[in-house]
Amino acid sequence: MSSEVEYDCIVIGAGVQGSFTAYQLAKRNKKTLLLEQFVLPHTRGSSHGQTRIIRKAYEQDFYTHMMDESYQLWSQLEKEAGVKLYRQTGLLVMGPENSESYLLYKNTMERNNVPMVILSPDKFSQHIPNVVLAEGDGALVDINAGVLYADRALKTAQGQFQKLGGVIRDKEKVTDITPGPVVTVTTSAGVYRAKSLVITTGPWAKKVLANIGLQLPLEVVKINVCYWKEKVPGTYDVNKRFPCFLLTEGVESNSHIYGLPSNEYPGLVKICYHIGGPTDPDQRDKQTSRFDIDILKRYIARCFPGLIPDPAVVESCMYTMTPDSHFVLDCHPAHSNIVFGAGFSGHGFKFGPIIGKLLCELSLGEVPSYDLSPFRIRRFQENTKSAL
Ligand SMILES: Cc1cc2nc3c(=O)[nH]c(=O)nc-3n(C[C@H](O)[C@H](O)[C@H](O)COP(=O)(O)OP(=O)(O)OC[C@H]3O[C@@H](n4cnc5c(N)ncnc54)[C@H](O)[C@@H]3O)c2cc1C
Ligand SMILES: O=C(O)[C@@H]1CCCC=N1
Repeated sequence: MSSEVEYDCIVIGAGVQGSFTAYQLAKRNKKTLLLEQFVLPHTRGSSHGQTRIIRKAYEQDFYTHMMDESYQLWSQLEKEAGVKLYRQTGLLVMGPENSESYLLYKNTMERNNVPMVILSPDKFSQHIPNVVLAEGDGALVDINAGVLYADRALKTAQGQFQKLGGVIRDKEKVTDITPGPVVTVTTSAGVYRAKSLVITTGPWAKKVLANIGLQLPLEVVKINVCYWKEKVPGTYDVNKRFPCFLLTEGVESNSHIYGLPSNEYPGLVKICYHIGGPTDPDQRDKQTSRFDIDILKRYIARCFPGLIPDPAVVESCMYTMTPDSHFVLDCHPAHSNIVFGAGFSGHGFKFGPIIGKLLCELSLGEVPSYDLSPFRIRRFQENTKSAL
């Protein structure tokens, strides 16, 4: 089946980044088609699940700056759609007080006037009685951080896109892309044409981009999404104002761990390890490594006395990592009307609205609202083999 319609833009991949890009394009009155390989909603990529952390606490200024506008766009979407997508909980940042990583968080927040509280060990045990602060660790709270309702956010962005006249076609896997002034996209069910193309295929980005001559150093890992049972229900509950938390980089057994208060599954707290085992996105369930769960068990036994240190629920999700953990946002070097957002390295959800705006700007040939140099593919050039 061949389609007669020529779109202004086709977006491939209806995860958080593709859905927000499509929504931004439709807001700009661009005739837009959003293609998704699976029936929506699905749980096979990176954007599913009930919750994600939103925060301004970062090691780098550029993320903290982008989050200013991202918070505004989240709030705008809540108002437009009449739904609640964000709940303020605060984010507790813990790490060795004099370590490079902890100080980077603290200094970035201070420099950018991010509202925060520093907790001395005494204050810590007073305010967060059910967590043990490791010896020598500092603790601070990013006050406006919180939880985003992820599944609801995705549904809302897609719904608003459709209300603006956007077209979503799910269960249509893109099998071929022919670049040109008008790009031709072939799927399992049809052929479509557009003036520009945005590729936001998450864990499948490496494969899809290879088809248009780009070899990017992206690695897909499977994350075990673990939920831990409270010994006394309510101890770490969102309604009791328990915050999200993250451990900054440090020694293995006490870093790369993050968590969210008990919320989506009453009595269960989501605590995960930020490093996973490599996987092919089409073979995710064959990756059965549990090294992360052993690390988490030891940490929880040591620092969360109110939790049973054995996961009650384990779900699956995937990260697409870049070597420096920074995103990839760029145009194809030989075809400026093909743009892509990839490699969100396990921290891209909170930026959804701003990534959507940036990819929309790139696809329209506009100067992007932020300096994209940390995200351009030329940073990989020494290690990147391009067929171009
Ligand atoms: C366990 C976990 C916890 C996280 N926690 C946080 C957090 O607290 N805060 C935060 O900000 N971020 C967090 N993240 C990261 C965030 O969720 C991701 O960065 C984000 O979801 C990536 O979105 P995406 O749109 O790039 O990818 P995806 O959501 O995977 O979307 C890509 C889509 O493209 C589709 N697709 C692929 N190939 C094709 C094709 N050929 N044809 C058609 N469609 C195709 C896929 O099916 C998929 O739907 C977390 C991620 C995980 C896994
Ligand atoms: O992006 C986030 O905030 C979370 C927590 C830290 C590790 C990754 N995702």
